[in-house]
Amino acid sequence: MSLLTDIQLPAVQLAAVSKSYPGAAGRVPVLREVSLGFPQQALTAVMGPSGSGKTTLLNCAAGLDKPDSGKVLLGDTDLAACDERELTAVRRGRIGFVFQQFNLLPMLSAYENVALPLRLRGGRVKRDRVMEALREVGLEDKADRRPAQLSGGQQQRVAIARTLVAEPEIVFADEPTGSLDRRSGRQIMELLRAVVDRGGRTVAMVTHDPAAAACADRVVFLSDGKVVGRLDHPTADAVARRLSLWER
Ligand SMILES: Nc1ncnc2c1ncn2[C@@H]1O[C@H](COP(=O)(O)OP(=O)(O)OP(=O)(O)O)[C@@H](O)[C@H]1O
Repeated sequence: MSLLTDIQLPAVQLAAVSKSYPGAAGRVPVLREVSLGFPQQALTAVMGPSGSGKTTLLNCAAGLDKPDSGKVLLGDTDLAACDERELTAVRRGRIGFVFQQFNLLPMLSAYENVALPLRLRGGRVKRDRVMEALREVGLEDKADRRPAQLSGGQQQRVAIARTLVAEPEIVFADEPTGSLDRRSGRQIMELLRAVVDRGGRTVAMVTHDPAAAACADRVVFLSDGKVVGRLDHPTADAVARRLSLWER
């Protein structure tokens, strides 16, 4: 496990981030002045009850959604202040995103799916680089398969390779094990752990699963749009105990 200290620089830092959505009786606050850092070369899990704002938090941190106020610093770039063109460049070059439903293009092979971010950036796609990303997730022998010819766990591995190929500063994952059986889910968590420990990368993920959260270096608990707790070097039991406090 990577070493967490309070002085470790964050890959992404949120400062007083607020976000609301329109509701029947005016705007409904979803994030309330959230301040939080995702430390470099660490795996951070975000947990909390359904509707507490976890996905909204991840989307704001990844530049997929815009806060109403506050800052989202990726290095010294404030994503909250970027226009759409700048955000597109940041999302293509500096941030990776892994979704619960994998979001692979069904007509493309695993190789072509992984090559896509490099193609979108323009320039020549280096075959070695794509194969290296597939090797990192243990799928170099499945490069020619389409998503439908792969298991759910293998599809999620391809999705992770697709983020790694672009060498992002941080990988965000929203419920990466949420559509998988227990065994495949465990393998995906082992892979995300290796992405941090062997690859020296940074991962931030949302999960409902205490076993998945126990693979993280740090768990941040969200309730009603606010950070209400933090657990470093968590165990599944300690996470489940904390969650039960807020779900009573
Ligand atoms: N685009 C949107 N428009 C209106 N309301 C939204 C929108 N996105 C999210 N919300 C609302 O914001 C609140 C927080 O949603 P969010 O998806 O961030 O929660 P969550 O903690 O990830 O929930 P879950 O665990 O169920 O996925 C919910 O009440 C949701 O209905």
